[in-house]
Amino acid sequence: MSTYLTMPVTNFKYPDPYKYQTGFDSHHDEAIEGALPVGQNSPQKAPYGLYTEKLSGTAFTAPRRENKQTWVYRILPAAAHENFIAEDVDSYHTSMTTETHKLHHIPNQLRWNPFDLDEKVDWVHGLHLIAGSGDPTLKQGLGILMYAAGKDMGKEAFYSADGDFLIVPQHGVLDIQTELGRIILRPNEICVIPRGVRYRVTLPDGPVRGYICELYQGHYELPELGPIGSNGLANARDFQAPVADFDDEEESEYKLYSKFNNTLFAARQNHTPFDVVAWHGNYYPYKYDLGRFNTIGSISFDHPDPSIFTVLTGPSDHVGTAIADFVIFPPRWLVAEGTFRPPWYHRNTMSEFMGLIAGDYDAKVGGGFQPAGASLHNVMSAHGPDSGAFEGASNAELKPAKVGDGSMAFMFESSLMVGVSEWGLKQCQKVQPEYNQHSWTPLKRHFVNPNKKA
Ligand SMILES: O=C(O)Cc1cc(O)ccc1O
Ligand SMILES: [Fe+2]
Repeated sequence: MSTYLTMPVTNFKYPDPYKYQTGFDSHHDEAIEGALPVGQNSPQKAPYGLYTEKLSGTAFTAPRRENKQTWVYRILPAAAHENFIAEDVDSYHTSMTTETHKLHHIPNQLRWNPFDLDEKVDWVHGLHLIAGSGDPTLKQGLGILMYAAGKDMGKEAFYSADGDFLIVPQHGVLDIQTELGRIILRPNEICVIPRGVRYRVTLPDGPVRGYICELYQGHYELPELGPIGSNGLANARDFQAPVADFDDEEESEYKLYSKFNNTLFAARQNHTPFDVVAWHGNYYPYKYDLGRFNTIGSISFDHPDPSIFTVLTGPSDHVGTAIADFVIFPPRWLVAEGTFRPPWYHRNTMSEFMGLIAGDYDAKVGGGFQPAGASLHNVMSAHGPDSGAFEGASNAELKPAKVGDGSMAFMFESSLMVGVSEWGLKQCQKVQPEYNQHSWTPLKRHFVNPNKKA
């Protein structure tokens, strides 16, 4: 049985008024007194005249270890809505409709200036696909989106049929009313909203901006800990799931949005989607305070692989090779001796999309990687510390040093080659044309050839 978690680690300015239950991949029971059927899921008549409905997040026959479902007991079934109609793309002025075959696959290192806030739109209309790989219709791959919004959603709800949204806020507070309860989400917290879960986003503290990694296949899991042992990195007990919360409204006009194969559809319904009085299961939205991450690092020498910073992983069918790893670079002590402490120069079979929530990233001192910006080092695209970071770290006195105080960089790392959308490459107008020249062209030769006569 889970307990309420009261004390956040990060010192958030905006308070969280909601209650949560804790645990990762737990089986939660959530209801007002007497609303959950006892000893069975589907009684002839559910308590209090509720409808019984099942939300399946995996195939019925998925192995027990992977199986995800939630039973909900609600005032009216989710099916009670009018037909969906595709939204006019012009009025829906995001590029979420960019099809995957229109993605640009380019080997250049890419970096984006900070993305703008956009006060004119709400959550649904403030989503922009920036990069991705695969195809939601085949349930393969991932999509990386930026969001920027300044308006509350009205009497509206949204769900994605395409995948699980991992939301990484960079600016502003999201108040997320989901079918399964309410979540407050602030920068330095992350939230996962599984495929199909309906929700409505309001903005209690002004405009918002952030990043999303949508997993078209499978679900996010905690990484294996291997020799680290039974605790460390993100601990299961620090994940927070909502408690049941419902609106009891007689008649209510709602608009329901569906992101379906990266196209936006809308349908009307004459009742609130937020009418779940009780639920039980292990398929639910959850959030996590990145300040609770128990960071592991080298206490002897050499720079370890950043996989030690994995918060969540979206696995492929091949063990240890992710469709999307969510990796963070939290404030931490560096104590390694005789070591070039920042990341090594690198070419990777995985693609690396990075973002910055706040502060600085130790591999880039030239000022070009800024909060609300991003970078992409695609499959085998060479990258590493910029020239300033190299010079600094090669000559630094190696006393214990705290890096990243007040900062939080992160990476969506994928085994797939990631394509960049039209919006990401052109429309957003944030690509830095001289990223490479600024970062690595200034690197100097230091080679002293021992065989060369003076
Ligand atoms: O490219 C990056 O900055 C991400 C990264 C960080 C690190 O510590 C080691 C390898 C790596 O790719
Ligand atoms: Fe890298």
